[in-house]
Amino acid sequence: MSKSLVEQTSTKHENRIKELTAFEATKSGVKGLVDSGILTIPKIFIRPQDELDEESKYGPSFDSHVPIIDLMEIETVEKRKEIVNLVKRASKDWGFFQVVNHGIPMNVLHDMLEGIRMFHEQDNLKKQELYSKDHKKKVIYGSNVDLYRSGAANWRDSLTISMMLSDFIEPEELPEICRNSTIEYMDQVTKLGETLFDILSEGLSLKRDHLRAMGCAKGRSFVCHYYPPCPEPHLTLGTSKHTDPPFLTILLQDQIGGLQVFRENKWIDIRPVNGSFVVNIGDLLQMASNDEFKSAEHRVLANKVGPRISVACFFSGIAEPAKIYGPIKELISEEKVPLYKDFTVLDYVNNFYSRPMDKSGLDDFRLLIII
Ligand SMILES: O=C(O)CCC(=O)C(=O)O
Ligand SMILES: [Fe+2]
Repeated sequence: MSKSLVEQTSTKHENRIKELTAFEATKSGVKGLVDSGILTIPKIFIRPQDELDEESKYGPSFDSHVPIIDLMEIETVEKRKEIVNLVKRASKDWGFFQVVNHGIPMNVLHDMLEGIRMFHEQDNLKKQELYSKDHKKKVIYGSNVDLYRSGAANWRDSLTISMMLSDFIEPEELPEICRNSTIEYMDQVTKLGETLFDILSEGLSLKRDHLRAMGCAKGRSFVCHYYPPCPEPHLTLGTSKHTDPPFLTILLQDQIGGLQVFRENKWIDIRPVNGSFVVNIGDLLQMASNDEFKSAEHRVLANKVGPRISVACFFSGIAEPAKIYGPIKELISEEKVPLYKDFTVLDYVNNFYSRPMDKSGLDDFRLLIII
C-alpha cells in the first residue's frame, strides 16, 4: 500500500534529521566532505526546489555598484563632511558600502585571511577540540549555526570568536595557529569600527560620539568563514540570504567573490576590491535609527573555485549588564514616531538563535502603527 503524503513528509523529515546528525557527528564540517572526495553534494545542502526555480527570476546585474568610499584625510573638515554625506547616502539607500584608504595596513588584512585559512586547513583533531554549538563559549568552530533550523545547509565552516558578553579575550584563548594575526587584526578593526560609528552618528545628525556612547562599538564577535570549493554550486549557497543582527558589520573578503546584496529586486555582486572592507548596517542600527538606515539582505554564492575566506566583525553593543536600546530619542518627533519596541541585545540575539537565518528578526520587534 502506498504511503500517505503525511507519512512521506514525515519520513523525509526523519531522514533529513538523520543526515544532519551524521554530518554533525563528523565534526569535520564541509571541508571534511570535500576532503573525502565527494563529486556531488549531499541532499542536506540542496536548496528547496521552489527557491532554485525562483533563482532564474534574478538575472546577473552588473549595472549597479555598491558605493566605494575613500576615507583618506578623514580628519580634514571638508573631506569629513563629504565622507559623512557619502556614508549617510549609502546607509540609507544600500545598507552597504565599501571603504578604502581606511588606514589598516595591507599586511594585517593578508595575515588575517592567511591565519584563518591555516586554522581551517590544520590537522582535523586540533580543530575538533573547538567543535561546539555552545554560543556562550568565546571560541568555537563549527558548520552552519542554524543547521537544524534551516531549509538547506550552507557550504561553509566557521571559526567564531565572541566577545559579546565580556568585550575581552585572553590571547591564550585564541587558536595558536592564527593567534598573532588575529590579535593585531581585532585591534585595528575595533578602531576602524569606532571611526565608522562616529561618521554614522554625524550622518544621523547626532553628536559625533552618540553611537559610541550608547556602547554600539562594544560586544564584538569575529566570525571567520571558510567556503570550500563546491562540486555543484548551482544547487546550494555559501551563506543563505539574511540580514545581520548587530549594529554594524565590517567584513574582510578575499578576492574570490560571491557576496551579493539584494537591492531593487536584484542580487548585486559586491565585487572584491583589494585592500578594502565591506561595511553594512545591521538590524540593531536599523531599529536604533528608526529605519533611517537600512539593514539589507545579502548572501554568498557557492563556487567551484575555492576556498573563499572572509572575516565578519559584528559590533553588537552592550549585552551584559543588560542595556535597554530602542529608537534613538533625538530621531523621534511627531512626524517620526518610534517604529520599534525597546530591546536588549540578548533579546535580539536569542531571537536569532531560534529562527532560520533567512527569516529576519526585525518584524518581531516592529511596533504596529495604527493610522
Ligand atoms: O562571507 C561573506 O562574505 C559574508 C558573510 C556574512 O554575511 C555574515 O557572516 O554575516
Ligand atoms: Fe551577513
